[in-house]
Amino acid sequence: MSAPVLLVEGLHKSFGGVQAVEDVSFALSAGELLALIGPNGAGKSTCFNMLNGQLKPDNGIVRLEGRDIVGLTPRQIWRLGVGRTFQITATFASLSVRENVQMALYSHAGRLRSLLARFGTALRDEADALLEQIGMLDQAERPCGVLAYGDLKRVELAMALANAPRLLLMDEPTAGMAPKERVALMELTAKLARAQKIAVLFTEHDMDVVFGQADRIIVLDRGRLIAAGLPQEVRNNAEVRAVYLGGTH
Ligand SMILES: Nc1ncnc2c1ncn2[C@@H]1O[C@H](COP(=O)(O)OP(=O)(O)OP(=O)(O)O)[C@@H](O)[C@H]1O
Repeated sequence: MSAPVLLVEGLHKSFGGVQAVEDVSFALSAGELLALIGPNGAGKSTCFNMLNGQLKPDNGIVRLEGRDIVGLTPRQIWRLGVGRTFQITATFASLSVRENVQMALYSHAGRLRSLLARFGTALRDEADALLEQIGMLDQAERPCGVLAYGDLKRVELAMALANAPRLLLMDEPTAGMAPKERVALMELTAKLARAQKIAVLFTEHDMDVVFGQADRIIVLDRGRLIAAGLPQEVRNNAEVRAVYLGGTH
């Protein structure tokens, strides 16, 4: 079996007296979609922020393709191939769909400084290739500010893919979307991630999205990992049902 893209072992983080994350361990392989779920305050965001360098763990190991990334800055971690999408979309409203993706490609290539001189044609073909993948090529010229929310989220996905990530961290990627759009966005993410062998870790409150799209699920409650497994195993787990799923799934 190939080495995991992401390996997390014994992760701990406390804030004052609050143990936000306690002894969390898991691994994630290339092309795999792993959902991190749990009730409000379970520690999901804290976990994410320790993986992307925004927070330093009190204890524990985080390895990206074998390399220890604890203590690196968010930018250094991004440079190593960890892409992110946000709960709030992070596109430039006044730029077109294509220009937003060109911007992300520029940033990845380290050429942002020469951007003003060359914007317009450079990396246009690469941007269009990404737009084609997300089904937005026909809207390439439109300003992002006029797009429907679901389309904006797809552009944001293309911008994350521009960094050629090995690992994509998606913190509530479908927040604010209509139920049908949510499933469509994660189906698209799953298709692209599997084809490009990108490991995806996502948090999500919509259980239709989680159980429909995740290959595996891990469940946090009050900072502790209480379950990990295939969707069916997690669905049938008595503790998970008691603290999170209730009678609905
Ligand atoms: N910067 C902070 N300072 C103090 N306490 C914090 C901080 N960040 C998180 N916490 C606490 O840590 C615990 C875990 O919070 P976290 O935001 O990681 O949960 P979550 O699972 O992401 O919740 P939600 O689903 O509501 O986003 C909570 O008790 C929270 O109040």
